[in-house]
Amino acid sequence: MNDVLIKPALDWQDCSDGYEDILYHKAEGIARIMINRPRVHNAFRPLTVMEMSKALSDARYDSEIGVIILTGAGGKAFCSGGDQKVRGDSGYRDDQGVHHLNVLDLQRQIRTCPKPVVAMVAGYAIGGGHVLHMLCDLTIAAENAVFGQTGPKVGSFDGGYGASYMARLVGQKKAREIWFLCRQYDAQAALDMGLVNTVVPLEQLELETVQWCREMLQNSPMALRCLKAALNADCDGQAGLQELAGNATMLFYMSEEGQEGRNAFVEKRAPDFSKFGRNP
Ligand SMILES: CC(C)(COP(=O)(O)OP(=O)(O)OC[C@H]1O[C@@H](n2cnc3c(N)ncnc32)[C@H](O)[C@@H]1OP(=O)(O)O)[C@@H](O)C(=O)NCCC(=O)NCCSC(=O)c1cc(O)c2ccccc2c1O
Repeated sequence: MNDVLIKPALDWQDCSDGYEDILYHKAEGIARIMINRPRVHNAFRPLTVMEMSKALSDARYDSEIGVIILTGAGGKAFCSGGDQKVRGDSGYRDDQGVHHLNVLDLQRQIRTCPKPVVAMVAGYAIGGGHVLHMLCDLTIAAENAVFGQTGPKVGSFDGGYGASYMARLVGQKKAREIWFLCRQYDAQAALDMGLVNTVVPLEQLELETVQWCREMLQNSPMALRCLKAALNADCDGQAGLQELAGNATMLFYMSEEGQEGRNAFVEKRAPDFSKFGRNP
């Protein structure tokens, strides 16, 4: 099964220059960020996370890009979480010996990115890699995908989104089972419990993912942006409200009524809001 090749869906433009741990591609309004450490099942070290963050920021600010895919190289793993071989006594060691848990910042970045982020999962999505796919807006899984947490086995836990958002997705009982027992779940089980959106044969994985991306690209970017913020706000407390309200402010800035306030200040006159109705 794992010798099956994932068929490429697009003629990707290579934007990987300057990156060591990831491959970064763009095509037809879609950016694809791929962890490229297949020897360790795409475990992330601090550099990997920094590079993913840089590429995600690039994709966010690229006005040609409407949807972002996160994935792992090789077809055998999406991501196996933090690289245990560089785990120090207070986090994951970078080349300077500084310890990080910087994947938490990346989780927030995925969450607050105003464009849909899609996890394309082949093989293992385990530990911190499992949390990353959960934080993506959608997950397209291959039939060989395997999901699970390992924290309590390896002396770790993610009590942030990793616990609370998982419970939102699969319910409290199932989330406790996943964390307390550290079992592995196949793609069908993940689909049944609402962890993923669809399951497809491995060779079809990118074709299917790109099809979902294309469908989203047909829809209003502003509507998708506001819906993502609204769905986040339901779970993210004041940070979620800030994100949602930021979109309301942006829309207001784009209106004639909002611009009248700015223009009046710049032109040193009293604002005239009289022509703007008070909608019921
Ligand atoms: C994923 C597996 C179940 C696959 O098992 P399999 O038997 O198929 O493959 P191998 O075990 O032989 O793996 C092949 C090769 O890859 C290396 N490898 C795999 N995963 C990792 C990893 N995470 N780190 C380093 N290396 C890895 C493995 O050693 C083999 O290489 P050799 O040279 O040794 O042959 C299985 O591999 C597995 O269980 N992997 C570990 C999964 C895991 O425990 N991940 C870490 C969980 S904790 C975490 O991710 C985490 C990170 C954070 O940054 C956090 C921050 C804040 C809060 C919480 C965090 C957190 O929990």
